[in-house]
Amino acid sequence: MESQETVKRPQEEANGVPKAHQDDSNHEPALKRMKLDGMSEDASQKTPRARVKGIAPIKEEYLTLAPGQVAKLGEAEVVVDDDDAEGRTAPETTQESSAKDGKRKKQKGGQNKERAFGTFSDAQRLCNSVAWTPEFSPRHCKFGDRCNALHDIRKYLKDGRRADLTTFGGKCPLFEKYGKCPSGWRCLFVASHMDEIKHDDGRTELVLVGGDSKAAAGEEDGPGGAGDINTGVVNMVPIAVKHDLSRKRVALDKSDKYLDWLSKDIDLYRKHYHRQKDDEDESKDYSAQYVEPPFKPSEKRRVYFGRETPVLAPLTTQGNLPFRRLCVELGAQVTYSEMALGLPLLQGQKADWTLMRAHESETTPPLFNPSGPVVQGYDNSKDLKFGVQIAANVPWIAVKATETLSRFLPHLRLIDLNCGCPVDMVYKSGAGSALLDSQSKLERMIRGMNAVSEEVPITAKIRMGVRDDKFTAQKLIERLALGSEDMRGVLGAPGCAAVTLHGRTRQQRYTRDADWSYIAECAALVKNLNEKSNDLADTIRETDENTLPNGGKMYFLGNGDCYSHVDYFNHIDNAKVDSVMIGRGAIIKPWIFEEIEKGQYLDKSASERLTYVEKFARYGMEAWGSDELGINYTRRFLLEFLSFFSRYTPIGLLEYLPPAINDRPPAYNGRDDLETLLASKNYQDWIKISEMFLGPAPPGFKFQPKHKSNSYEAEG
Ligand SMILES: Cc1cc2nc3c(=O)[nH]c(=O)nc-3n(C[C@H](O)[C@H](O)[C@H](O)COP(=O)(O)O)c2cc1C
Repeated sequence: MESQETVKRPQEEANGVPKAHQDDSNHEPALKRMKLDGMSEDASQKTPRARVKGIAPIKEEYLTLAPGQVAKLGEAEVVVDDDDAEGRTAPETTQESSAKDGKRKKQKGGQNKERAFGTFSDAQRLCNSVAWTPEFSPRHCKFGDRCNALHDIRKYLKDGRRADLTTFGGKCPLFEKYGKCPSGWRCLFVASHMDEIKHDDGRTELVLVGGDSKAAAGEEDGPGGAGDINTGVVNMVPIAVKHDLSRKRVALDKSDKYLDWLSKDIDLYRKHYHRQKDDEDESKDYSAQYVEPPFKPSEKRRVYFGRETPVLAPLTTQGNLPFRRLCVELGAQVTYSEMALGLPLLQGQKADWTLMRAHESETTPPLFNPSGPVVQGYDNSKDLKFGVQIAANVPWIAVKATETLSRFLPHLRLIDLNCGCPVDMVYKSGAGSALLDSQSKLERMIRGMNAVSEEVPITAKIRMGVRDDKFTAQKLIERLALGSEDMRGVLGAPGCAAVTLHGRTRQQRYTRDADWSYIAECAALVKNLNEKSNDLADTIRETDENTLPNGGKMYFLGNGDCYSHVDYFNHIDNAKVDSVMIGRGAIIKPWIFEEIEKGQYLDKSASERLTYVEKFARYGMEAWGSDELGINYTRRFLLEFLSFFSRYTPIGLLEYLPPAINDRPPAYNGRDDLETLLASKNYQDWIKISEMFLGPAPPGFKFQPKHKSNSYEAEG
């Protein structure tokens, strides 16, 4: 059982730095060590108020309500429904566009059909044929006279769009950084990178400074399109590939062969299984009749997870590219894409392929302490941070999506199968957490994915079980490590390189703490299984050593409620997981990774926190563009981010440590106005914060937080 005394533990090693090399002051217990702004001697000597579970212990001087009222709030049921937030409900983009018949039609992107964000496009569309060219040198417009977009740049600048923004001093952040702007004339800072030149014949021409910034118009337009300027986005899959996928023109030979074999094998196994029930002597029948799969899995690149590699969780909507880039900058060593659905990937759908993009900072190797535990064959220089996650409900989708991903994505650490998503839409289809109750199917998925993924390792993310009264993770972990008893003898292990366990069931909501003692039990089990798997390896090594990942080691990560370096190292040292995956903690305080790296609490000032908001805005524009669409796409995801970021209670205001992720603060005032503003639960304040960097939200812009955050949320 894991120690609960997180604060009293001696200082842990920060990222593999031996204790002896750390600052002496770090040996103090965290509570003593921390210097908190505003914590006067007097305040620290007062008799502390009793700690109430679920309520952040804000110092009295910051509370905005009388103590009696605070007590009332303390009793209130504060429910933050993060299960809803976890859902695959990428916000819907509504983009008005002119159709060929001249009528305006709505184009929908993303998955969410419940939340609308209004429209945010220019009043009049500028044709692509002139969007990046000098005024007098338009490209050929393939629609000719039928094109109803504007071709007159002056008219567009005057009437077709909003006036330039004045944020960032009116200077285009992309142009400032790259000397070109991928949004061309549509950029909402275009005045900072355009010029009017006078020709000898007296005519004046509008030109973009930095030249024609888009090489091939039509490629990768819209959010995510960055033209020919390298803004550090990788894994951009050409439109032609998506098109071919949508027309079923991409041959997936490996998958086809494997699936053909699999269907025969399933038949065989079924017969064996039913016979075995009545006849003990037939129990070896499966291995006797078993036919080898058409090919063996290729040798995999080895992965590594350790105490120096804190992991950012896959986070639908929240875990977008700009956010991950921020986290990597703050010390995240491993990142995951948002969950993509297998079938839309196979159908070449743009929204799901867009989720597979990464920032170049995610393609660098994670930290690795060579003097730590030896990992056979691990080559850190070939490793990278970014992995993708998919959901699938049947083996053929999982297998084919895996083959497609490993073929078309050049930057891929691993492919993770989601076996934990609790959301109805996913669960009822038989994917996500439904797989926890279909272990045989899940095993076949992992085997198949491993068979077709070439060098890319396959991993799984699971929960403790579906229902609160039945934890199934232990059985499943055994199966993922070794395979079912029948299959392991003939097929070897399924080849799962790592398992992440979120210490909750599907049924459980986020209000109850993650069960780290169960995670610790599973970690002990994995350790045993790894030893067993090595024995198994000896027996099958000659025939099929590729089935075993990492030379026989399946990594095990714990996940749930990690909110500081203290939690992080406590779980590594006491639950004995290889690493800890961090979800909400990273959205609420992205500098949790910096805390882990430095091994200390960081009391970030409001202005420092605002720099993270600014970075998000900049990274958003770099990923999605600085035109009307890109800016408001950025705004939407910034607001999603702020819906969690605003939950941070500055530790300098707390009477006790450690802070707990599930604690909610009573109403309080920050140490300055900005700190108060950043803590606002009113989404209109979040819009105001977005406007500091992205300018005024357009008139049609709407934002609904994904979940009702709590009972004392301000009305909009
Ligand atoms: C907003 C949100 C989105 C999530 N999206 C995913 C997802 O796409 N795939 C997944 O496996 N888990 C997803 N999760 C679950 C997290 O990865 C993680 O397992 C869970 O939040 C528990 O970790 P935490 O307590 O550190 O937040 C999501 C959770 C949240 C709050």
